[in-house]
Amino acid sequence: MAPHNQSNTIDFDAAKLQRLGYARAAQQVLKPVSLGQLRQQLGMQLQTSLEVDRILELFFREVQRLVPLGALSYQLASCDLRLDLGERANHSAGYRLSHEGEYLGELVFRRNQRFSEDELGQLESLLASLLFPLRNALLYRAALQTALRDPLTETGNRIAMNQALQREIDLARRNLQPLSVLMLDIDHFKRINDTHGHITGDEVLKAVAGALKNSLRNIDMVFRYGGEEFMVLLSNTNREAAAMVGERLRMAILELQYLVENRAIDLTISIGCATLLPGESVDSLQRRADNALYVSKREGRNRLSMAG
Ligand SMILES: Nc1nc2c(ncn2[C@@H]2O[C@H](COP(=O)(O)OP(=O)(O)OP(=O)(O)O)[C@@H](O)[C@H]2O)c(=O)[nH]1
Repeated sequence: MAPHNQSNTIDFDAAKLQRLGYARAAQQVLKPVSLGQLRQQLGMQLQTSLEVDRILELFFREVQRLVPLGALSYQLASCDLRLDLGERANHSAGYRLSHEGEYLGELVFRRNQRFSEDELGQLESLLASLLFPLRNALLYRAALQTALRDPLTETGNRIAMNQALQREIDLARRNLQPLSVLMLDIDHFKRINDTHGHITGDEVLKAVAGALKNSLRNIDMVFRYGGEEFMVLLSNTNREAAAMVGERLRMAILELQYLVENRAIDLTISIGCATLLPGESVDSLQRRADNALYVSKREGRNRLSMAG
């Protein structure tokens, strides 16, 4: 059966449904008690969380008390957000959500039976309850990201690093998995600043961070914890694998062709690698990686050293 797809725009600015042709149907089928009650309940329930995932899960679950659904998907590409709940199905009704000109994402309901006009009206009415909770959650997410990200290199900042380290150590212990960290420092970075200026220095930092991210798995985390110092957190990675990753990163920076006035700048990094020991604290793990980094610097730079 060919999928039946409907795509619509819900503009919450008007505080009412904009989906022409269905707005009236929505009013006609309004079952004041059940739809009204559900809207009221949703209004309260959706305010109980500031997590986009949680809000959409609640919405998906509660909406089905009135309209059976197979799946709900939500996407906001600009925030790298994508959530798929339920199973894929043949029929879909999609909505582009916006408020005061602000795009809030694309939401698609799916199931194997066609949606009736009445049901679409009900869904649209219920979508209105999602507006403010979703918008607040997106704002909260953006605020959190700002607080935890280094704006220059788009990597995690020191606060994010400390939180992630503690979380990953706890997880590694619980799941009996290895965990390794790499401390990286750009060699002779002061020279780059002094020779080419601070702005070029900033661009080099961005290029190095980009090259590091491109050489890692999605789940590996990169943090900028100092001026030209980065930390890479490698979950479920033992000492040997971490050494291989470190070497790969070192080579990636060595091969990075960063041009200033058509001439490539020599770029290298020194690395210290440490793997979590049983019962070890965050501070101790960091200290051992830092000491290993110091060894790399002392022994001539552009190298990787393993913590003892
Ligand atoms: N452009 C730029 N420079 C920065 C930033 N943060 C720190 N720096 C510079 O990074 C340089 C770090 O210099 P040093 O600590 O002496 O280290 P280095 O020159 O890299 O030498 P080694 O680490 O020993 O190889 C200093 O000149 C800082 O001013 C930044 O955000 N942007």
